[in-house]
Amino acid sequence: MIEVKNVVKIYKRTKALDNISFNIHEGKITCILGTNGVGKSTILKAISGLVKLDKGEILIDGEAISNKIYDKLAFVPDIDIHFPQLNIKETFEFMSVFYKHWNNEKAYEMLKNFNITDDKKISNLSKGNKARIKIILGFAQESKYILLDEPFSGIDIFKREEIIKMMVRYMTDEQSIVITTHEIPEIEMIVDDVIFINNGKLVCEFNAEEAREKEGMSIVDKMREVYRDE
Ligand SMILES: Nc1ncnc2c1ncn2[C@@H]1O[C@H](COP(=O)(O)OP(=O)(O)OP(=O)(O)O)[C@@H](O)[C@H]1O
Repeated sequence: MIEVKNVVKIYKRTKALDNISFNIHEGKITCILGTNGVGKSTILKAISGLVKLDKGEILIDGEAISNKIYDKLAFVPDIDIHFPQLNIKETFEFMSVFYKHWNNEKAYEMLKNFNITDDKKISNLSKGNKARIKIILGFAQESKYILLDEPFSGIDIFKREEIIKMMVRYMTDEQSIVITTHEIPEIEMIVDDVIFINNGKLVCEFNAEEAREKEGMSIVDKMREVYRDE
């Protein structure tokens, strides 16, 4: 489990996270949602240990973030992946040196499923193919927690659906996926837990299936209801 406890993050004058607390459960797909600039990326960076907290703590399976637990986390940021001059084969080779649990077989299997060859240079890939490669880089690290920041940003509906299918296919029971996205209808059917944030604060958390069955509400319906009052 990931425990986010009373976390505050201030960038110069902006309070990006304002005393926020929630838990991410094992074996679940958790979606962190909110409008632009409410702190979604900052939360993922905080969980990955990439930003220093001003207050509060984050525990990964009961332990504070340290070099020891980095292997448990794979963070896929919303920016272009590194080393644009490398081709895919070289990128995978780099990853295998850098990440101790890197699964090259899985990386190539996913690449084959995406119908991409490993000789393509990263800088020459289309947005959709870059997004596909980023998903492979996240999943082939074999981390327990996979954090995906806006993985569908700027890509077409077909590639979004394909990536979602691939995520479900390659996620194991022991893994958890935490995802931020604005493409809610596409992920509606795969998400377990939903966390809404606004101005760095938690405004609502719920189970997507329960909301559907008990309240007859989709995630988008809930979002409209919650944010209308904010
Ligand atoms: N490095 C930074 N320096 C200063 N302010 C920052 C920095 N990173 C983020 N912020 C500010 O912190 C707030 C939260 O940003 P964050 O990127 O976490 O939001 P977000 O919900 O992911 O937004 P979006 O959906 O637009 O990607 C915003 O007001 C943003 O401008």
